[in-house]
Amino acid sequence: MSSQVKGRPATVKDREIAAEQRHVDVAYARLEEMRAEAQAMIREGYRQSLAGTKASLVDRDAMVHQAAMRAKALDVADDGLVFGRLDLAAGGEVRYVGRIGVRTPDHDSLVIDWRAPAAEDFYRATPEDPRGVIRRRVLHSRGHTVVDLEDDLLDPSAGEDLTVVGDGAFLASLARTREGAMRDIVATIQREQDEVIRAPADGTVLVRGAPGTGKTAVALHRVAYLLFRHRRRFGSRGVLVVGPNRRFTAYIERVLPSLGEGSATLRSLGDLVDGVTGTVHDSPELARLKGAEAMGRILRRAVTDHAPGAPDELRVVYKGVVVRLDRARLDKIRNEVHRRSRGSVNAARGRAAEALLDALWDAFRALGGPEAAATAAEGDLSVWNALLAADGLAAIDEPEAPVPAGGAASSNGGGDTMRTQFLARVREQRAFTDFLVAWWPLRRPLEVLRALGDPERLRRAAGRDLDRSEVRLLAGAWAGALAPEETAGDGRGPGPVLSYQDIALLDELDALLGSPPRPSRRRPAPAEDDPFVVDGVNILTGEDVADDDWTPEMQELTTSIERLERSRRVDDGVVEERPEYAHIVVDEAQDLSPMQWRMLGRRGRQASWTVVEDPAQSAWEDLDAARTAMDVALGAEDPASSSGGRGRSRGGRSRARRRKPSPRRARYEYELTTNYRNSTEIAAVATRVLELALPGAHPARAVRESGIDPVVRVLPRPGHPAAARDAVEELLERVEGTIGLILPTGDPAIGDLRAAGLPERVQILDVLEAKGLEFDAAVIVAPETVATQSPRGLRVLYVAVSRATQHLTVLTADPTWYDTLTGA
Ligand SMILES: Nc1ncnc2c1ncn2[C@@H]1O[C@H](COP(=O)(O)OP(=O)(O)OP(=O)(O)O)[C@@H](O)[C@H]1O
Repeated sequence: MSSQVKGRPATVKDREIAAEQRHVDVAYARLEEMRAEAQAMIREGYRQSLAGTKASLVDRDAMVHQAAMRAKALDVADDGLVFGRLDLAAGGEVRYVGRIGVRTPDHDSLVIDWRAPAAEDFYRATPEDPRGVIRRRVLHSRGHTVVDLEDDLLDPSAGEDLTVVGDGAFLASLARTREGAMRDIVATIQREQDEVIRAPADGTVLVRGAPGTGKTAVALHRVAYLLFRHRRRFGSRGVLVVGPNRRFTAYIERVLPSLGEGSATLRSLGDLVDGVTGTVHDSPELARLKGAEAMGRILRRAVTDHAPGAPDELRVVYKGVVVRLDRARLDKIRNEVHRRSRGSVNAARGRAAEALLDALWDAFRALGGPEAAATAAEGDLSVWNALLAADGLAAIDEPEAPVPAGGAASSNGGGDTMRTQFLARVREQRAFTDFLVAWWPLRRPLEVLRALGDPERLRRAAGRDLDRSEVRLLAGAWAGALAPEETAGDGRGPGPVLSYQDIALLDELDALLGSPPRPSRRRPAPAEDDPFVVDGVNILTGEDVADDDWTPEMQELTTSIERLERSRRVDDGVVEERPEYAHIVVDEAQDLSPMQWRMLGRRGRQASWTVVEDPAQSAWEDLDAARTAMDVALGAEDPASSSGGRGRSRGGRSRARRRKPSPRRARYEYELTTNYRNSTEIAAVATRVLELALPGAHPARAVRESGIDPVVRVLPRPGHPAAARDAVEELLERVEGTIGLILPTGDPAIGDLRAAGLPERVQILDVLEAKGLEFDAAVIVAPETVATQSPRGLRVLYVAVSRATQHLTVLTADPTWYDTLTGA
């Protein structure tokens, strides 16, 4: 190395950097070789396929897949391959830590993967507990070039020979400009964070922490860790990461790929159900109603209620005898079928048909049917048929059906035979099959929810679970938002407006309704003699048994969403099951309603979980009910008894239930305590709001002083769009990165400001959309409105004021808020 760096004498640090650069160069050279090897393997896989045997194709697929994955991981590691070095006391051992493991051809380690056990000390060693580490060094690189170093001397007594350099680059890195998307923190994970990332893979890991403590970052790094350490288990059944909304999932979507993990599924709460998307927030009152556990009971009643448009009477004619079932009898039959059927509502249609037939036979007999039939058979059938035709019923007095084998020799002197004939005839009648289709329609979730827009129907389903005003509010919301889509010329319409809470309800309905009885994979030939085939559809199974180009006369499914559902379920002949995952990460879990927990629970019946939350940021009113639903979703047999590992007991256990929880149900709880996002100046404002929102709550410790004081501006009157714009313009001059302009929910200025042509790095948000996001600068408009617009308004405001890393401007028309926020 030259003793000069760009014309100045080389410093100790320069020399250290140059030494590290030599090791990094060796690692990169080896990385190049490994890439070449992976590419060669891909080529070899394709070459083998030319051999053409079946076995070689399978081998090729496996080989190409492996090699392609490897090549991808190697590409990801290209940027910042090596970021750490440990100097250990034992034998002067040196370990380099990086994005992936790199070994020489002789298997000597050049770089240890950050997720490997041997890298743990890099994150865990502290001066109090050095774990055999003398010096920890963080390497900062740009591309392949090391540009800076930062050392921690953890064991000064053993480190006399080691050079120590550094100037707080970690803290400086926290002040970096935000470019809009979250980045990985792999080089600077802190000890308390590492404990969460490497927590046991079974059971539930519950992480709490104030805004900015790295909960989201940690949860994502944990996914990368789990996929690395338990690839077979989590890779095959998959990992689901759930965040509050699409803006948030877009914000975090680059972190896992940057860690070389593209296989996890990332979804917002509005995107968990195939074919529908929730995009709007309900008012707090509506969200409370839709999200409450009681909604599970209400929906169950709704799917078992008399279907909309279902006929009130069933009439069939057999041998001139008119047999009727009235509404009261029909309701009884329906309730009985629901009571007895374990499976889903749609699948029970077959049982409903049999119950109707039994009831018709009973009614026929009660009418003295068998004798009357005998008389009628001798009468003038043409008169009967004229009457039937006038009633819209088909003439049915056709020649007798052949008696099934053994039927004639029945022990009750022909009663069974008569019954068999009766059932066979009635089953065939159009009047019966049409009735069945209308009375027990195969229903779709959206259609059921839409029907609850009828207050009378909702009232019936609600029982005592909702009062009158609640019924009015809910029915009004669904009647307005879920009105049948206006279909444009192409048959597509704008679709219903669904809220985040609606999605959980649709999933609940999907579980209740279930698929129609599973159709066979191969379509049977059109079954003309099948009495349950009407217009090319088997009305019991919903299976299309006609030609491909057949179109139904009566279409139950009217929206594109429902058509999509139908195609998923029926037309393909394959019933796609709801996906289940091996691990589920729930971010911002404090905001999940009981119904949303039920939705997640259905996706993780065998899963282990990482749940990340800050109760102080919760907009949800009834946290206890949400906790209970969470415990059920996480698979706790008895919510009160699940604890484990270093987890705390959750109290209230009865003696009989005190038993060792299974590993799947063990719970490990962690608290993160350092705020890496906010400057100390901004954190002070957030703490003042926290004191109002949740007196006595502990704020996290902010670590970075910026010297930039937050600005609180009192406006002469509530009109604010111009003032908001001015504040943003000022900040555009001062910061290079992202700016969040955060307004009260439903503020009419949101639309105007979005149309105002502000640069892309300015995001204009409703306060509920700001959850989990981060900006270099934030402008909060009308805290007085945010604080009062919902029962948990102060907590929502706490979320808003804790978004910025550098600059915070608050605009208020209420001078008392100036005092509150500035502590004046
Ligand atoms: N160890 C770390 N090194 C560097 N940056 C970090 C570290 N931990 C967290 N950060 C950064 O701090 C910021 C806040 O992290 P994150 O969004 O994960 O916090 P959070 O606890 O989820 O916040 P919120 O509760 O507001 O959603 C992010 O920019 C993240 O990259």
